[in-house]
Amino acid sequence: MQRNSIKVSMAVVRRLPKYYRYLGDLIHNDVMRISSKELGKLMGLTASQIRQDLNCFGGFGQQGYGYNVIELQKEIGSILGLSKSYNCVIVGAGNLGQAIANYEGFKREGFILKAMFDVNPRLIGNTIRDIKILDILDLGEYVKSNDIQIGIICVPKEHSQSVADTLIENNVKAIWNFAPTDVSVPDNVVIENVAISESLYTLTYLMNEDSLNI
Ligand SMILES: NC(=O)c1ccc[n+]([C@@H]2O[C@H](COP(=O)([O-])OP(=O)(O)OC[C@H]3O[C@@H](n4cnc5c(N)ncnc54)[C@H](O)[C@@H]3O)[C@@H](O)[C@H]2O)c1
Repeated sequence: MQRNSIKVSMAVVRRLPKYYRYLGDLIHNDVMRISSKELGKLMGLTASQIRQDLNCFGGFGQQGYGYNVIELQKEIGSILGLSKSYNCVIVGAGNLGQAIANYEGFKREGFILKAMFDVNPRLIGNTIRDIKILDILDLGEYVKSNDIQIGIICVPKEHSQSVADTLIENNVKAIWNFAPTDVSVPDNVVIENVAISESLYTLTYLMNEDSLNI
């Protein structure tokens, strides 16, 4: 595979995880080869959109033969950085932090949760599965000395920026932020703000769209 030198648009980047998931389902169902037309039908995209997207990375199919599903999923996984593993911490060991820690799938996918952090003395010292909840005061030192690459923020929004700042000061380069506020980060740090409520509000808009007078 030869990647094109132009910067890939965020719209394409945002579709890659979806390709990865659909191809995984096809593998699960023993489908070995698929045309861009068939894949497009499954994913709600046009065949030409699929070819355009994959061409950003040099293209993978052979005209007339379609895509080798296993190879394509492997390549997309590698483009997504899923062939590596990542050390992570969760900050905020409340409802959401614990739910994420309890999801075993992340470990299988290479996201290694090393520790959780909280301010609540009743939580500090507990474990969620085998993950220890540590004192927030130890966050900076811990991430610096344990090669933590991803910080997962699950604290109330008032505290998310200060948590992010501590992570960044101690060399964390990627933040997955669940607090409902946009956290600012310097250019050398990447962030994904996960707006669960916004997705829910989109759903309610769609439910009520017909009754809008616009
Ligand atoms: N639970 C959900 O389904 C959900 C959905 C969408 C968004 N969120 C957002 O995720 C965040 C967490 O939600 P939750 O439901 O888990 O809340 P929660 O109150 O159950 O947990 C928050 C935890 O953060 C800890 N905390 C507070 N300040 C801290 C700090 N400075 N450093 C370290 N820990 C600190 C608290 O002690 C608590 O244990 C919130 O910002 C919330 O708005 C949650």
